[in-house]
Amino acid sequence: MPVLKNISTLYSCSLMGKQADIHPLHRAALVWNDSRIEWVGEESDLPAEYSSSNEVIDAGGNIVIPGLIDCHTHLCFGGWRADEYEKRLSGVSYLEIAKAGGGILSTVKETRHATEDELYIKASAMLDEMIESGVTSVECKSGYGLSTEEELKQLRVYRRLAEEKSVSIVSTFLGAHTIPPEYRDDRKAYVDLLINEMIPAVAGQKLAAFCDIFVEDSAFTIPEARRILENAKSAGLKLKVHADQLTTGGGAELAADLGAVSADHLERVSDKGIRRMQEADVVAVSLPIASLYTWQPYLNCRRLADAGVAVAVATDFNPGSAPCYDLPLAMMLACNHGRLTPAESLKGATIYAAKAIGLESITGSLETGKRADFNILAAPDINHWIYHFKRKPPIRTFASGTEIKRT
Ligand SMILES: N=CN[C@@H](CCC(=O)O)C(=O)O
Ligand SMILES: [Zn+2]
Repeated sequence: MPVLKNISTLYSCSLMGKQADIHPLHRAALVWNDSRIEWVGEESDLPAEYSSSNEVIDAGGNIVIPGLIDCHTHLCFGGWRADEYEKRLSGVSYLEIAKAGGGILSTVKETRHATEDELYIKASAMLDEMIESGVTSVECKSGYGLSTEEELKQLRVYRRLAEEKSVSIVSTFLGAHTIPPEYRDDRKAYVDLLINEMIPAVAGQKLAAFCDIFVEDSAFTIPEARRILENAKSAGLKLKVHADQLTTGGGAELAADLGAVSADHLERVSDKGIRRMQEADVVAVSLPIASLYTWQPYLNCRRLADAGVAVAVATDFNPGSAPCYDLPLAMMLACNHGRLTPAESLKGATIYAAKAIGLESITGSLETGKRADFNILAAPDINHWIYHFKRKPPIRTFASGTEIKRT
């Protein structure tokens, strides 16, 4: 049985306690059997049966954290949108570009043109780069197909990634990302298509665990979202909402009403929305890289954490508002702009991120019975790791007990 020794501090990050409680264990050891954690504690307490193991790994006096979890990405898409980046830099807003038929719709065009194999090759290469920064689980949304067959095509790419990669993939159906051009003059017909054809197909083929929706001026209204999400829930999908990103639209309240697992973005969430999320135990997913690229206000994570809402941190990787999959960068921005502490940000990218994608009983913390997903980091402590921000991939990364990366 492998035994990891000589860990200066292991942050176990259990779900217990507040956002700031990451449960550090000093001079720790970690034992795992196959893919599961068998024992974790102070090295001086290591039971004799493990200390005689002939598979001892030396952590070199470094720190150990759970595998990072990117709980909000739009990983599979055709093309890029660097031209829009330039337009936004010259003063045209994200919403103006979207209303003029660019934005999400320009990626829809490119994604429809791409073959499933082309999409797979591109997404697979980007996923490999995400793994470089210590990520061991990734949530992946569709939403650039916007027809039954094109949405299924994206979700099949994720199924193939789940089968072929060493990290976990959780898929989310986001057919309700925006109204496709062919339904511009008949929104109701697209909502009907989502309900009568797309959701049953996705749920029937078990291609997604979650259904998400973009509630926004340029996308779906609250009544449309309620209808779509209620149907998705009846079909057995768990729920997520892109809420209150560009305008205060009641998305957080809707997420709470419907028992959604998470509400994401929330830059313009109301006090009532925060209260309702706390009461309904909805995870808030903070996406500061989207604010960095769109010059929208950052989510004040502090406000939510102080109100007792679990705040997860993710990249929102997509070709428009967040063309960057650097989760440690998102963690640093959640501190510098969202006012989380480094410990809180770590909890946001581990166990709370796991909770945001329904994996909290499987991964996200280093506890007996959990999957052995972890990183060895060269830093004196987690505070220093986030504060001294630089490209610093983990020394070693393990997913399900197997080493997947070593620098
Ligand atoms: N807000 C909606 N969806 C994405 C943006 C997608 C895109 O611009 O292509 C987001 O989470 O930011
Ligand atoms: Zn998103």
